[in-house]
Order: sequence, then structure tokens, then C-alpha cells
Amino acid sequence: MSEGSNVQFSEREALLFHSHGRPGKIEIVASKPMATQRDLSLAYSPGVAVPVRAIAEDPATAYDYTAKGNLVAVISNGTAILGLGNLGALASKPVMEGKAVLFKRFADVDSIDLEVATEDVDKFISAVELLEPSFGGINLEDIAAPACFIIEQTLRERMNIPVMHDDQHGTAIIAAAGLINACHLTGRDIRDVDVVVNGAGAAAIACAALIKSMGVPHDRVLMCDRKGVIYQGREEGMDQWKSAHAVKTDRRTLTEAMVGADVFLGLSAGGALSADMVKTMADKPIIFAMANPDPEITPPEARSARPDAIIATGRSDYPNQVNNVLGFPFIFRGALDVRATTINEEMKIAAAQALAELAREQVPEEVAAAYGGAAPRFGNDYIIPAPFDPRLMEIVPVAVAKAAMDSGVARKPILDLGAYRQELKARLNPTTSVLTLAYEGAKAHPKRVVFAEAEEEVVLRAAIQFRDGGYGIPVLVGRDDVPERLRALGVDKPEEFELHNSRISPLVPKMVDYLYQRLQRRGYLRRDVELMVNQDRNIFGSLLLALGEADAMITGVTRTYSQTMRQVRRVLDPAEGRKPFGIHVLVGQSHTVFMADTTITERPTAEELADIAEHTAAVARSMGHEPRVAFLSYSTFGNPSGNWLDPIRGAVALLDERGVSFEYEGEMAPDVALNPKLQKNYPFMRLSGPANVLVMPGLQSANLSAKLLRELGGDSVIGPMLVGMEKPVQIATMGSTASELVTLAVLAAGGIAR
Ligand SMILES: NC(=O)C1=CN([C@@H]2O[C@H](COP(=O)(O)OP(=O)(O)OC[C@H]3O[C@@H](n4cnc5c(N)ncnc54)[C@H](OP(=O)(O)O)[C@@H]3O)[C@@H](O)[C@H]2O)C=CC1
Ligand SMILES: CC(=O)C(=O)O
Ligand SMILES: [Mg+2]
Repeated sequence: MSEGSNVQFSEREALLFHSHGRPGKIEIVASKPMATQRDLSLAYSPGVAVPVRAIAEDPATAYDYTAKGNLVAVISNGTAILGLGNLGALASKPVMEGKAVLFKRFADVDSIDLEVATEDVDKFISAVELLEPSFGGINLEDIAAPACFIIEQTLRERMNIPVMHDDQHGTAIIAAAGLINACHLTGRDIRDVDVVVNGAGAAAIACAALIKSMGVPHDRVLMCDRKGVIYQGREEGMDQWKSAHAVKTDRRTLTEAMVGADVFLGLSAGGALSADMVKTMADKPIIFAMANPDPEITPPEARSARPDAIIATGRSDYPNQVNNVLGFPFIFRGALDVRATTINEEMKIAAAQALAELAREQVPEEVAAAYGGAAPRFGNDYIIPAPFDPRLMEIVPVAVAKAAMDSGVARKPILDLGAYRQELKARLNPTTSVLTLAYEGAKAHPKRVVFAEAEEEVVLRAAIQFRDGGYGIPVLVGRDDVPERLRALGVDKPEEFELHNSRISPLVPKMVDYLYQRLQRRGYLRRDVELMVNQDRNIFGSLLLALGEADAMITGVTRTYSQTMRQVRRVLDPAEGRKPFGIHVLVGQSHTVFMADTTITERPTAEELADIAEHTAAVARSMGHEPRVAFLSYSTFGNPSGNWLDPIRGAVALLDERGVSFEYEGEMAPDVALNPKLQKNYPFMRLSGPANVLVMPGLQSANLSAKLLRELGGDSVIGPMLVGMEKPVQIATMGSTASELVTLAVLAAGGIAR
């Protein structure tokens, strides 16, 4: 892919990503139970008639009884899909689905894509305006200029919900925030800069308008389109929106326009700017090459032409991503939460300022991983926060909601903005952010991870994803046909993968010495050890770790968990003072539950249960959750009584003695642990809410529950994560998918699962 980019993928992988499993990127999930006849009677006829009548009487109650208030439509006709041009409504669907999932991922806004197959402005407007009852907001997307201006303006006038053409205003807000900071860094006054805007479409016109409203003088902005500079008197290829930005100048081409320019804002097409043009810019030039997917100039090219430049693109794989993804989820979040009738200038400026200010604040350690490990400092390579920065969700919606209230467009004002900020934080499941951060952290400190079963296709696919994602260096253990298999999976240069064949590896003698030393008094002859090293990939892989040839290992898809564990344990020991065990993490949209020990200890003693509780609580904490530990049983506080309760009670007593810093309680049945209503029956209980760490009484129930939940439950399941080993080893389950293996590999490499 692109030079200097830190994310690599093949076209085949992009297609596979979209076609794998359920085609596309979205699905609809019911938010109410639909199990019984009674549920159906309430959800649909006859029960549904009650909210119908209530809404008919008072339309505002639609926000109480339907999903309207959190639902945004992403609507396009495909006339300007990214910078790819007019490829039609249907072809725009992947982008619109993508935007819908970003709404959900970043701001918990439910969103659906609607592709409208018309280039007729009036038809498009009618189609959209009739949808007002369905949605809390409308995000117009990838509609070409000049039609987009008429469409947006008319819909804003006619609709009583927020309508925003994101390519115009979302982009302008982010570009403005970046420009404020770039001017700050280069000691410029925004009222004293010469700007070239390349492109005169939706995004470019809106950006030019916003920066002018912020103080850039009109006659110091030279706008160019395909025909060159838009000058006063030009007739060819003009419209009223371009004319508004025409200036008196004798420059005619982009090359001429660029001479001495302080700022370049590219919202045109890939490759439109040359290194020679960049060379003629003013000192410390500011270059925002925002065309997608390919920027007007790549950062390496721009950098080599002008080492003193501040460079931004629209892409996530270079520093300084100036992309509307930083805005639209949070702008709509704020607008929806106060039921704003519109998104006005005040709200846009508030968002731009909040973004600009956030970049100048120190990045706290806990979000450093979102920036690749080291907390970045405000500077040339960090002028704007990254979309993964979890602080965006706490800050931007608050700024937008406040501006909506102050400017009188909020129908449901928020009285306590501090409490609102906390609610926003709680909307995002911290596990999702921690995983994102773990992935980003892995990229910052790439580790060598052994994929011990490289003969398996699923393992090879995981290794390819691991490498191409930039998460680390896969070290493959397999036979000589692995390169051929890699090639079949679309890898052009399989020789770039490090492969160890245990039959011919030069490391074998050293490995045999090491292992024989370890096992000679445990009943093994040297030739037994030689056989093991040659034939057993888990032993060979573990030896790579033991000898320092790699940092972590992932295995488990070809043998049962216990067989694999036995092989690994021949080579590797538990961490000092630890007994390894397994944690399954169940992740729902708004909850995460850690369940342990699901893999190792058949009948844990009181001491073992207490240790499992402590270490699982630590993992929960490291993933952003304040632990509430429940020791599970078939019995709740002695009812029914039985012979199996002693170890559990002993564990609770041990934690009392140890004076641990988290909530714990037991014994109790799972429903009591998880259901706050049932917890009320036990007023003495020491948990302040539903448990999020479940310590299982024994391997039977633990392993059964984990497997049942994986197969039948609605949550996604991470794990089992193996903790307590001296070296990071993860043993996946036999049915694992490639992406599950990648997650485990990343957790192992990143040290979360210890
Ligand atoms: N980073 C971000 O967040 C965003 C980036 N963009 C990017 O901005 C670009 C434009 O999008 P959008 O405004 O929606 O599309 P439009 O179709 O509305 O506008 C495209 C504009 O680009 C001009 N243009 C195309 N090629 C060139 C060229 N080689 N030199 C000069 N001008 C050129 C067109 O000129 P003419 O008028 O002569 O046809 C037109 O004015 C796309 O690449 C898009 O990906 C858009 C939104 C957000
Ligand atoms: C980012 C975006 O919206 C675009 O390139 O069109
Ligand atoms: Mg767009």
C-alpha cells in the first residue's frame, strides 16, 4: 500500500473483511426481550397500540417510546464517494455502512445507511424530508457539489431535526481545529496567512467559509478546481458557490497559487499536489492533504520536499489525521442528547475549539496507547487528537450540547453537565477501548510472537493479519510448505515471514541441551527430548521463548487445551509464586464480565480461589473495570446447604484477612451475582452492584459455562486468557477464528494477560 503508511493490507483482505461471515458491516439487534408470547404482545400488536396513541397525542413522546432519539441516518446518492468520484448510490454503501459503524463505535449513536438512487435534487430532497419521523438526525454524505449545497440548505429549512452534510461541516470543523493549532505552533496569526484551497466542492467550499469566518481574510484564500485558480471574472466551470470565493489575482494555476503560500488545504483528489509545488511554499508550511483514500501528496513526499512542514492527511495511518470521523459521532451525540432542532454555527465552532484545545492538553498515560505507546506532546506530529482518544467522547459532546443550549436550539436542556460527562464515559464499554489501546500499544512496541501451529490455515491467516496490522513480528513454526501456503493466501513475498522448521532448525542442538537439562531427572532420556523438540511444535515454540528467540507465543488450535498446556509446561514454568489459570472475558455493548478459572484447576482450594479472585480483579482493573467479585456456587449464602461450600467460604475469609482493595462476596448463585433486583433480598451483601468478576467453584462448572456462553450466548468472548506464566503464552481453543487468535496474540504481546 502507500509509502510511509503504518497499516498494510491487500485488496483481497479488504474484500474478505467485508464478505466474511455476515456480509457487510452492520446488523440490527433487538433491545427488548422477544422470547415469549407476552413479549411479542407488548412489542407488537396489541401492546404496541398504546405508545402509538401516546405519540399521536404528543409527538415528543416518540423520543421516549421509540429509538428515534438515538438514531441517525447516513444518507448518500454516491455522487462524490470519498475522492473516488460519482460511482453511484449502490457503490457508496460500504462507505455509508462504515460511517454508521463509526457512529456506534465512537459515540454509541445508532445509525443506519440509506442510499438514494437519484441525482435529481428535488427527488432527493423529497425522499429525505419524508423520513423525518424515523430519525433523530440526518448525516448527509458524499453528495457532490453544487447539488449538496441546495440539498442541505433546503433540508435544514424544512426539517425539525439536525441535518448536517458531514463532508462540508464535519470536515471544516476538523480542518479548522487543525489549522488553529498549526498556526499556533508556527507562530502565525490566523488573520495573516495565505491559504491555497485545492478543490472547490462540498468540503473545500465549507472549509474556506469556516476559516474565513474565523478571521482568514477573503482575498488571501486562493481556491483552485480542476481548471485552476478561481479568479474574479472567470466564467468557465463556475457556479454561485465558487464565485463567492473568487478573488482578484493574476495567478491562474495551482503551481502559481502555491508560491509563497503558508497553508495548503487539499480537498480535491489523490496526487494533485507535487513536491515541486510544495518547495515554493513559505517557511514552515502547513500542508493538509485531506483527499481520501489517497492524499494530494503523501507525507513522505511532502516531508522530503519540505522538512520544516506540518503535514496532515485524512488517513488514520499517518500522523495528524484531519478527518471528519473526529467530529460527526461526537457532534451528533451532543445534538441528540439535548434534542437540538439543528446543528448551528455555534455548535460547530464549539466542537472545533474543543478539539483544538484537547490536542494542547497533556495526554494522560492511560490513553497513551491510543497514540502508539508514548504519550504524544502537542507539536508538529500531533496537532489534533486521534479518533481513538477516549477523551473525545467526554469533551466534544459536552461542548456541542452546551453551545446548543446557549444558542437556544436545545429542546431538552441538560442541567448537570458534570453528570452528563460521566454518562458519556459510561456509554462506551471500557473493554472496547482497552482492546483498541492494546492493539495500538502492540503497534508501538512490536514484539516477536510465535505462531506455533503454522500448518493450519487459520493460524496463517492470523499471522498475516498480525503482521499486516503492524502489531508485531510473527515467528512461524511449521514445515517447508508454509511459504507456498502463504502465497495461496495472497502473500506476495512469503520469504519475508520468519519460519522455523523444527526438523532442520539450527537452534535444535541448543534447544535439546536446554530441555534435557530441565527434564533429565524427570524421567526423560536425551533421545526422548530430541524427539520432542523435532516433532512437537508446542515444545519447539516454547523453547523459542525460553531461549529468548521470541517474546510471546500463541497456540492451541490443533490439540485440546490440557494437552497443549502439558506440552508448554515441559518447557516453561509459572511466574514466581503463581499458579496459572484461565479467564474468559464476556463483552457486551455495555457490560464486561470476567470469569475464572475456566481452564486449569479442577477443584480449587480456598487459597487458590482467593488467588484467582485477586489476579482476575487485577486483570479487570487493567481493562478499565472496577472489580466486583462474586464467588459463585449453586448455593446463595447457605441456601441450599451442602458439602461443597467450604473452599468458597474459606476464600472469602482469606480475602478478609488479606484486606484487598476491591469488593467481593460469596457464596452466591449466578443470578444473584448478576441481577441487582435479586441482590436486594440480601441487604447485608457487600457488593455495590452486579458482579463483573465471577470466580467459579471448580473446573467442571467453569469450563462448561464458558463454552456454553461462547456457543449460545449473545456476547462476544475473549479468551480463555492464560495468566500466571513466566513468559506470555496464550492457548486458544480449537475452534478459534483468525481474529480471535490475533486478539490473543496482541494481549499476550502487550502484557495485559499476565
Ligand atoms: N479528510 C476528510 O475528512 C474529508 C476529505 N474529503 C475529500 O475531499 C475530496 C473532495 O470531496 P467532496 O468535496 O465531497 O467532493 P466534490 O465532488 O463535492 O468536490 C470535488 C472537488 O474537487 C475538485 N477536484 C477534483 N480533482 C481535482 C484536481 N486534480 N485538482 C483540483 N481540483 C480537483 C473538483 O473540481 P471541479 O469543481 O473542477 O470538478 C471539485 O471542486 C475527496 O477526496 C474527499 O475524499 C471530503 C470530505 C472529508
Ligand atoms: C472522510 C470523508 O467523509 C470523505 O473522504 O468523503
Ligand atoms: Mg465523505
